[in-house]
Amino acid sequence: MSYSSTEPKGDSSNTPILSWSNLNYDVKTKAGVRRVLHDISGEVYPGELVAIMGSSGAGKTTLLNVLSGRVQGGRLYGDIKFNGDKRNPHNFKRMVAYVEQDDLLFAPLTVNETLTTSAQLRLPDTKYSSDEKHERVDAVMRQLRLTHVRDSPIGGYGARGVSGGERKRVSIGVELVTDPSILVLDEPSSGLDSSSAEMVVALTKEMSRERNLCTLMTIHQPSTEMVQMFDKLILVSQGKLIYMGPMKQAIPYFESLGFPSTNPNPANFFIDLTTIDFTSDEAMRKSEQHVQALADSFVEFRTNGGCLPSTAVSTGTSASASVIGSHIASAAPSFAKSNLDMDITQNAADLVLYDPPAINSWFNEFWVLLKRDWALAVRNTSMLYGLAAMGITTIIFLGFVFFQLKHDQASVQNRVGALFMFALLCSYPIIFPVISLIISGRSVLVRERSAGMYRMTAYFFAKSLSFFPLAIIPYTITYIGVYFIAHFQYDAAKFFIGLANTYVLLFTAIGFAFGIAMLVQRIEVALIIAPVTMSNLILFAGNLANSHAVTPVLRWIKYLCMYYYSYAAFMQNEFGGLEFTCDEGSSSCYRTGEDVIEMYGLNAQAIWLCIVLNLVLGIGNYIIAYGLTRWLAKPRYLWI
Ligand SMILES: Nc1ncnc2c1ncn2[C@@H]1O[C@H](COP(=O)(O)OP(=O)(O)OP(=O)(O)O)[C@@H](O)[C@H]1O
Repeated sequence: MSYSSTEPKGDSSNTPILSWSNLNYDVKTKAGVRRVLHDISGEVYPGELVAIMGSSGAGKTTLLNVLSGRVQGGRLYGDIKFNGDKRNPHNFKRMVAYVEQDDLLFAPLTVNETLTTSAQLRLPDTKYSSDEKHERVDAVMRQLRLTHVRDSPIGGYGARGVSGGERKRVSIGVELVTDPSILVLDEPSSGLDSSSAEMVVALTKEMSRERNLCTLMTIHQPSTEMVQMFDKLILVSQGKLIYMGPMKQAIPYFESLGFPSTNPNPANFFIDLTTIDFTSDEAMRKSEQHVQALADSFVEFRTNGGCLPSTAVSTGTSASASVIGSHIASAAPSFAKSNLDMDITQNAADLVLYDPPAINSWFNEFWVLLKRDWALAVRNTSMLYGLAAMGITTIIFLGFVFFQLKHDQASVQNRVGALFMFALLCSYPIIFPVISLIISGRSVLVRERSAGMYRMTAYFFAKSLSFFPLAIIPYTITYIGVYFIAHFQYDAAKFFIGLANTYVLLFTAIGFAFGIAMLVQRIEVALIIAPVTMSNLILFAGNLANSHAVTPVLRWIKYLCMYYYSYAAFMQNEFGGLEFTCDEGSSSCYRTGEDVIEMYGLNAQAIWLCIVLNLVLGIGNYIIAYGLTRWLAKPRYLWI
């Protein structure tokens, strides 16, 4: 396979696409405030492929995140310009494509579906017809050599799918279906074998050239071949800038400082030169001094307009020094002394809640997301089998344990038990899969929100709606099976009221699941919180504890309990109008269904009111879940 390797179309005499000066970034740690970036300045141009290198903990990812507007806490100072002007969050975010280290994609979707969804959401309908969007996806697939796997699922998390390198290229493609000016990749080679990693770098270089796109990436231990692909190197250590300039000139620069390369792989040489030695206090002190000296040398070097600092030159020749100097000085014209002396406190970052203007109509976003969510739900075959198993076992056990209920006193207890169990089974088997589906898609939601791909209301309505067919189909079948096998009252009105009550309970339960998933965010914690909350709510349903007899301090909880309303409605519906036989000489006997309802304290609200109040409770659950989604899954970035 061959890749193009032309020179960048951009020219260093043009305005840099991105320039930054005096970036300082502080974070709070237990030991106090820690500075993780120190006075970093630099710039990049269209068409350039830039590597950010350094040892582990050097500050590569932090620098990348600061440049792309993605740090979420701490204090950030300095100045960043996009196309020579102050960045505006709205247009900058749309022009920067950020590919995260982890491939945050949906495993069941195919490569084509993943890219098409991105194109449909991110390309404006006013400018692109549906066919043009598909053509664009095809072009991206061709450029990223993905055409042969277009119909393969993404896979991952134990599911079979495309290879790691292909998955990484899909992550890049998701961002490139639009026309960004800057492509940012965090460790794109991590977890890939060397040839896949090389292909990713080669293809990003090719795209940078073709689209005049500036690509910045952090990279760990690239091979010698990969190092040679980069146009520019930004080398950091301990949050300080050690070198920024043409990759080809990095080795001569260090040689002229007195550090000849002893390693055949330049990347290893750069890392060895700048790694902090933690083996002893003395070794650490010395290596920190060494890194500080290198950082000082580079500051002096660029302040002098690219002349090597007198103190640092030990083995370099003046000829090589002047050559390097001219390259770096021309690549960094804004490294002026006045910039370095700027009062950094003048330019501190604001925390910006980023809500970009919408690209397409609400309905378009909703429809694309609904189709995707529906595909995700129906391809989750283990969940579908689980719900089918729930239906079959419920029909068998509830139907036949309470088989053909009669009108004796024993049938009272059986009806009470059957209805209570059915109310519980309408929630447990649907709440847990919904929680797991929402939490597993949360990282994709945050990624897509960071890119401003859609409105939150469109996401929320589509996601919520996608669960209903999954719940309604198996529960309708289960309800019919149990109803006729157990022989609840054969009355059309009662049958449909019970079915409506079931649907409302499912609606409320799904809203509850959505809220828990967004509040807790971690599956293992949600699987503790949800059953504990549900079990405690069940105490107020009116079956285990008499509804009138609950201690007054806690009695109000029943009004927030979906089980209370649905159970009261089921009980009134089934027992209303029934008459029971009493055994001869029995002292306690229910003669009518109304006696049973009164005994359980479930007659406070009429059936219709129970169903309406449960619906209102469900709407409340969705409103809370929506608020939590907006608030807790919202990326807030420090912005300068
Ligand atoms: N929010 C934060 N709170 C505390 N420390 C932080 C924070 N952000 C970054 N750091 C620290 O800053 C240093 C640089 O982190 P960063 O993730 O940028 O390093 P890196 O070069 O990308 O490392 P690696 O290659 O191991 O991912 C690390 O020591 C890290 O612990």
